[in-house]
Amino acid sequence: MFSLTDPVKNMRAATIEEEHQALLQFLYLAPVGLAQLTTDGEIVMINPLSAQLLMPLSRDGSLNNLFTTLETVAPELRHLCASFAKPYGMICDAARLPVNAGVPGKSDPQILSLTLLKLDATRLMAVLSDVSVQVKRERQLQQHEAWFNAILHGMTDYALVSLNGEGGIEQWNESLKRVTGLEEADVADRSYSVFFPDGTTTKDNLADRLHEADLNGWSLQEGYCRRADGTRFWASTLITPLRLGNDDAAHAVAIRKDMPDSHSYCLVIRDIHEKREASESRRKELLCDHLTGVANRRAFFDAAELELERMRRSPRPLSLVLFDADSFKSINDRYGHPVGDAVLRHFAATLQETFRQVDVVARIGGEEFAVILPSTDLPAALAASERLRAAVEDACVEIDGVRIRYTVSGGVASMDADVSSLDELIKRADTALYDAKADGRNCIRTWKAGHVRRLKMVMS
Ligand SMILES: Nc1nc2c(ncn2[C@@H]2O[C@H](COP(=O)(O)OP(=O)(O)OP(=O)(O)O)[C@@H](O)[C@H]2O)c(=O)[nH]1
Repeated sequence: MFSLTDPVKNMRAATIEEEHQALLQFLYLAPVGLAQLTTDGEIVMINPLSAQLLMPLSRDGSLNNLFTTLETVAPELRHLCASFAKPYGMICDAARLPVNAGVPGKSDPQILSLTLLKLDATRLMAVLSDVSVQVKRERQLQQHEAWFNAILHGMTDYALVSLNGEGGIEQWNESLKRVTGLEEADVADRSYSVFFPDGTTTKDNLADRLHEADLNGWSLQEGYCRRADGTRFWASTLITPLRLGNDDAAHAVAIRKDMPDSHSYCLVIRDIHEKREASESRRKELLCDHLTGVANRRAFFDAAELELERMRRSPRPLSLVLFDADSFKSINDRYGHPVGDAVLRHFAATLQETFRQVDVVARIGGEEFAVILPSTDLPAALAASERLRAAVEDACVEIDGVRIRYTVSGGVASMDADVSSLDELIKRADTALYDAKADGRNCIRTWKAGHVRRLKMVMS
């Protein structure tokens, strides 16, 4: 009521009126359902969202009393309020009320959340919201967790490891110890390289597998894995990216726009030495040279193309060395073909001993071998090739009581911006090998611009 005589009173009354209007507007627009009640549940004031949420529960289409409206889903509510002795406070906090059970395959159950506050001796405030989506998500998470736990602990032959985006080990199941013998202290916060014997992986090579898992959905390899005691076993290792489901991804993006992408992987290690024995002969037949046991031409070209592809995707050095036994014809002529074969086997074994396991040693011609050296630049490839040459020179091969010494020559080339294909890289290494032969044999030469020479059997 405005007073004609007291302007201060008038101003205060206007302010109160404005605040009242603002409060009503807030109640009207609030993104949660709000209702003011008497302690008997009579609804004194209700905002539109509350009315919308409660209407499906009303039997006669009216919303006069909250306790009556919620009788079917929360029959204890009236008693709960009546027995709340404190002068004010929270009567119930986010109680979940099942509005309807949904239709399997058609609609989800609808769940309301109700918080009831006692404001004073005569007034209650109800806060209502629809939490159906949140409840659904929670249930999905629980199901996923149960499913994951069943896999994690039920599969005793499979070591399961979760990796972060850089290949760091984050979690593992109990089977890891059974399969590898490795304990927490051996793996926690380490790179997943700990699962492989020394020399069988490089930093690039480990990153490649993660990239390939992203590109193809998985990366599967068979090869040696390492046990805690240093012994090795033949295993299959499967890496798959762990992706959030579409709904979850959208949700995660919506709430965590500021966070970097939390990329992770699952690594599954399985001891398959028995399977390996069964498939070994077939694998050898397809990919190994029958005389020396190293990779054959087909395996060489496959491996070289793969390395080139990896290098193009994520640039890093790559070298190739071609080796050729010197004057091998004279060994054959002097000691006979079988002795020549034994020398070739010795040559192959020395190559495998000298180079790393990530390097691919292949026999690509009669007495000619190739080695692919991933993540290796020209000086490092030259140094390794020189070690090989010296090892052969120093060795004395004894075959059927005959002691034979022999030497080898090598040509080294590395990928650079001017080399666009595997053929060109091979041509360069072959030119360098020719230089080594021309320089008197038993030496290693690197490719130099301007040298052009033979295109022997490697290209055929
Ligand atoms: N024992 C044996 N000899 C082989 C095999 N494949 C190729 N050869 C021989 O290797 C010899 C290669 O001779 P050349 O190409 O003339 O070369 P080289 O005598 O090694 O002379 P440089 O390469 O110039 O040092 C030939 O006598 C082939 O018969 C094989 O599988 N076993």
